[in-house]
Amino acid sequence: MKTALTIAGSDSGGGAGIQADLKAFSANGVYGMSVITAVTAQNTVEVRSVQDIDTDIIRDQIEAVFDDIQVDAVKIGMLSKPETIEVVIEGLKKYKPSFIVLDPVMVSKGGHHLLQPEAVEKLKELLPLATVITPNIPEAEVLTGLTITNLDDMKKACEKIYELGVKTVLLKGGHLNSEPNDLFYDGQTFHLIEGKRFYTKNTHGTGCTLSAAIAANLAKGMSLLDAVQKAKCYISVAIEHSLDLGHGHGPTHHFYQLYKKELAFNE
Ligand SMILES: Nc1ncnc2c1ncn2[C@@H]1O[C@H](COP(=O)(O)OP(=O)(O)O)[C@@H](O)[C@H]1O
Ligand SMILES: Cc1ncc(COP(=O)(O)O)c(N)n1
Repeated sequence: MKTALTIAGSDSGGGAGIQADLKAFSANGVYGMSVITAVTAQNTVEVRSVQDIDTDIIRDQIEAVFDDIQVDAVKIGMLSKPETIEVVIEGLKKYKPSFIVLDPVMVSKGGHHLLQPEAVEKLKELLPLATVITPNIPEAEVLTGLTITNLDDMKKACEKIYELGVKTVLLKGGHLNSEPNDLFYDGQTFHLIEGKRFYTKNTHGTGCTLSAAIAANLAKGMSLLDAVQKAKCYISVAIEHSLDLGHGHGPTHHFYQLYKKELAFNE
């Protein structure tokens, strides 16, 4: 069986972070593993508190997994602070996984900083190691200093993020008022990954889910563009059937039966 590793924060509410990633890995037919960078006390409404995991334990988790088990793809989410980013960079340089999907998580839907603002410069050092980076609109604005309100702006932002040394960019359009179309850029060609908006408040963990599904698809051997397109299909169905749990933004629905007609699980 193919495998995927998530390096991210834990969400006690189960909708985002490590929990969303492991659910998305399972639903997409790969064996999931985790390196926990931070523990958040979180639900659908708010992040109440965060404890960063000691960097020694993060290093140990990375080494324990890679020293023993084949890792076919890595997904990176919440990294919290510069020291955490540094230890993750060290681990990735040591073990050189074939595919790295970097979701540059910065702020929760409720407005809590999941990446210290002063860690953004350090995060940029991670970019050249990534196969693909998947910022949302606010994250792309932080990375580029641009204001993004339409497709033209998205193109400019993709180009600017590409110039930071990343191999490919998937800029997610979910935060714009238009249809949730994402833009994929490989330094030469733009591909519009079209979506249809579902009018629901239950969008907790959408970015985590999308990036984890991309990692799962890469682990299964899909080409990058195919992996992105199939993951977009997955997140769309997961949002369409999202769960009205809790009092805030409910989670996406990771349910194998919903996708099996649309996605290949044979690997
Ligand atoms: N209401 C929605 N209906 C359909 N797709 C959506 C909706 N909101 C976001 N998406 C899609 O979900 C994925 C995650 O995007 P986004 O919510 O922008 O990320 P993040 O969780 O990082 O803020 C993207 O493919 C985006 O286009
Ligand atoms: C631990 C953790 N990681 C990531 C997110 C971002 O969630 P979203 O995918 O909704 O932007 C989160 N809220 N909590």
